Amino acid sequence: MTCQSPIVVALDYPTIEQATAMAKRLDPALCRVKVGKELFTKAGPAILEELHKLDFDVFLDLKFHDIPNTVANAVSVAAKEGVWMVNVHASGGRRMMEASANALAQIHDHNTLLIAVTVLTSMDETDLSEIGIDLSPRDHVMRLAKLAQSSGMDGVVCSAQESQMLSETLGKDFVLVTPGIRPAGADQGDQKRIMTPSEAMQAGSHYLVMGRPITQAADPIAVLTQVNNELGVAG
Ligand SMILES: O=c1ccn([C@@H]2O[C@H](COP(=O)(O)O)[C@@H](O)[C@H]2O)c(=O)[nH]1
Repeated sequence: MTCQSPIVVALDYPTIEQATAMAKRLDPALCRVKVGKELFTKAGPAILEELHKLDFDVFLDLKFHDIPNTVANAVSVAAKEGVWMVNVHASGGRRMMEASANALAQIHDHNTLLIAVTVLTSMDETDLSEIGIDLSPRDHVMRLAKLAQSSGMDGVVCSAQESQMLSETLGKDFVLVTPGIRPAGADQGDQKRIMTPSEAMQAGSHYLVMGRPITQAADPIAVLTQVNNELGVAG
């Protein structure tokens, strides 16, 4: 079954039981799911198996950033676990990304998307300046996204605020995965570069990552359904 929705629900939980309980309240026809550092650190690959058993496409969001050999091997292991999407940090550089893409290419019949993180959606210009990057988030995202594309990545993680610019410059097939999605009126939390689901899709995002607005809602499936309806996605 191919999920028609662009929504990827971030299962940011401290235990496999909590994450699985939330997944069971969702529906693989209505969303994909994301496993990040908190959950994977506790649960390990067992959570991938649980979510695959429930028929979900899984984005393994571990944002690998290390020497080329280490990252390439980690990406290869992730693909062999059957994840739908895996990511690395674009700031790890060309050789790291190329080694990862080459490692994936050697796996027969894999269909894992390899994505590079540009500038975290929790960061603004001040945060960049403090780590020695004197560029606006937009300019730094553009620079890293061009590097990611020419290094063989399928797409990038960015803010939806940069989606239109990236789609126009890098083409509509370059996959744009955008966290920092907030329905109108939702709590921004620690996110700095946000957009609503409809704005994000209009800007050219392919996938919308949503965590707390769904998982902390009293009725997560109702919020998910409402967003899908707004986007015109059939359930
Ligand atoms: O730039 C990035 C990269 C990854 N994330 C992850 O997405 C979710 C967002 O959760 P919310 O609760 O909707 O804020 C979370 O798992 C992050 O680790 C990101 O936010 N920004």
